[in-house]
Amino acid sequence: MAATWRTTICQSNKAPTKYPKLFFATKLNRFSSHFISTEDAYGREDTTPEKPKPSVYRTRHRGMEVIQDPFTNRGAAFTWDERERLGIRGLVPPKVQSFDIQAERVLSRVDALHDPLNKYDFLVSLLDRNETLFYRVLIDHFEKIAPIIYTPTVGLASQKSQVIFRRPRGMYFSKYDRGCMNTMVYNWPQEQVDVIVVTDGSRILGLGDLGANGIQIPIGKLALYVAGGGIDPRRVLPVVLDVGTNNEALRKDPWYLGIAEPRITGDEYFRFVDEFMEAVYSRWPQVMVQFEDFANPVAYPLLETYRDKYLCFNDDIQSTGSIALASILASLRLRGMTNREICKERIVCVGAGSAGLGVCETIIQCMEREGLRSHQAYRQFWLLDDKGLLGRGRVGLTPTQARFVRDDLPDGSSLEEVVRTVKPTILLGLSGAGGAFTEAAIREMAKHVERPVIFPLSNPVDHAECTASQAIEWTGGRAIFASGSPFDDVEYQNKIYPITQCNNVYNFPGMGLAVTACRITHITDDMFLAAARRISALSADHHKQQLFPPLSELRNVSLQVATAVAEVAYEDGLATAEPPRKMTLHQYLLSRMWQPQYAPLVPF
Ligand SMILES: NC(=O)c1ccc[n+]([C@@H]2O[C@H](COP(=O)([O-])OP(=O)(O)OC[C@H]3O[C@@H](n4cnc5c(N)ncnc54)[C@H](O)[C@@H]3O)[C@@H](O)[C@H]2O)c1
Ligand SMILES: O=C(O)C[C@H](O)C(=O)O
Ligand SMILES: [Mg+2]
Repeated sequence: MAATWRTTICQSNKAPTKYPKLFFATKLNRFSSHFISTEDAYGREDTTPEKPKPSVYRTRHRGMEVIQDPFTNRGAAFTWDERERLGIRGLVPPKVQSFDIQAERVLSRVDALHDPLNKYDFLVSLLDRNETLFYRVLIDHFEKIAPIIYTPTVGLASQKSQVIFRRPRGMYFSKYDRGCMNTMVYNWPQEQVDVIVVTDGSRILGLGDLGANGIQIPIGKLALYVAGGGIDPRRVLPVVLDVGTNNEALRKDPWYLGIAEPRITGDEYFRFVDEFMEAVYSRWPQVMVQFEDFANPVAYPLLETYRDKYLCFNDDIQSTGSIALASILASLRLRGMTNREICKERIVCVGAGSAGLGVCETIIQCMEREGLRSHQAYRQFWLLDDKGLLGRGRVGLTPTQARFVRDDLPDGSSLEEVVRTVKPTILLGLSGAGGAFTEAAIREMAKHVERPVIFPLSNPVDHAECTASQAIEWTGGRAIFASGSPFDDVEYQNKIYPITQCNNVYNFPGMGLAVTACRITHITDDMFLAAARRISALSADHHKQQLFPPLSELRNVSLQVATAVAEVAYEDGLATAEPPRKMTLHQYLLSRMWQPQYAPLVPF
């Protein structure tokens, strides 16, 4: 009887069929636990994604250690064999729960919580306990879970980081660590790191300087690298550079966990970042670093300093440029126009910081490839900052901003004045200033164009330049709309308007997949352009009224982005690992995507 019971339980633990493309190709390393497959690190065997070979996860842990490690823990889902093999019999409840039931239970807990911050707290503590289950739920319920662990709730979590802190995740490099970073990096327990997302907390979403609390952003971004791009969760590292904060309220808060001093600046700051970059690349020469939410005065200089020296990019400048361009190209299709007609667009951009400039420069690169001369392309743009239009006579502009200065309208002209004169076809918002797209400006825009393209891209929700329903209503339902943060679909005059989210999350996970799988050595603007074109083409068949597929399809979008990026890399000689002979590039990238599955645990 006991034997039958046990057999039944074991059978109920057979591998779920939902993730048939399981493939783990991690090289052996000296860590206590790792996946083993019969392929080498690049899968150069007769393995196709459709016919996965069973993999196991080998661990040196025994007993309680297995339960305490979020990579080996399965809660109540350990099979009987695993309980025997790893000495955990009796340490977990007697019922062997299925992965499906576990996921269902997590989801019901999320639904039962009403406060977004409590949902965030619950999910991050799940991540701390059981990474596989966390990612399973995130991937299967992307549209529900992503807004909790990513934008917009991650903004709230960053503001309240000192309140919800439970246990550290990632690494902190503070101004008091100067001189020690090259040894500190060895405190990180994983021998291999593929992706680092680093912030200095100086411009978190549209929320300003949040100092060391900014660590939540790299944590959220990396969760999406794993869920969207299939990056191995053991190979990601969130980092905050704590150079102080100019946020006085935080400095006075006794619970604040960062350095409660003003930020270091100038040469001192750049030397600090330099030491960090040298330290991470000395330990992980192949790691990709994503700069995230650095304030404008340092974002461009850091990118210019490191883009040719290290494998890195700035998410707010480059990925945002790519996804905004993708949105514009997709909007051309919705308006029955060709990609070439991007050259005719008249673009007003509210916000002339890292993201605004990154977006406009990316669109200019596309216009140039479509035939415009550089100076002609710049003439298609009108940029505004907190002082109004960037016009002749303005002082204190950065070199990139200076290229956009206009002389057809006075410096400091308001949005309404600019819209009235320019009659823009596209209105972009990257200002972090909630409500900056006034009703007057949008109604004026709608007078002159049939399908006004309105993209309030600032995050989180309260910082969007207008809401989805405002844009739809003020244009009489004619707007082509996309927002940085998620908005619900809008009902207007008995019609449902599906809302597209234009967020760099559509871009960076795929970039990470291409870089790690193909061992790309250098990230170029052409890769971001190729990604934009690929994303813009995705929607044509299935999502006619949306600019591109919803976030629930992020894994597929990321695969497409990775393919486009890798194609450019191979063409330009910037990729050093090739797919095995029997696989297409697409199959290879798919095979390299980590899947949330409980591979059988086997002791070393
Ligand atoms: N959707 C996305 O994927 C995405 C990506 C990156 C950034 N963003 C958002 O873009 C916003 C800006 O980011 P950033 O890195 O460029 O910040 P930034 O600080 O570098 O630049 C902000 C710019 O907005 C201007 N500004 C501020 N208030 C304004 C106002 N009332 N009217 C007009 N201009 C104003 C500033 O002068 C500056 O030029 C943030 O809210 C961020 O969340 C969205
Ligand atoms: O984090 C996001 O949601 C997008 C972007 O990187 C931002 O800074 O707003
Ligand atoms: Mg950002």
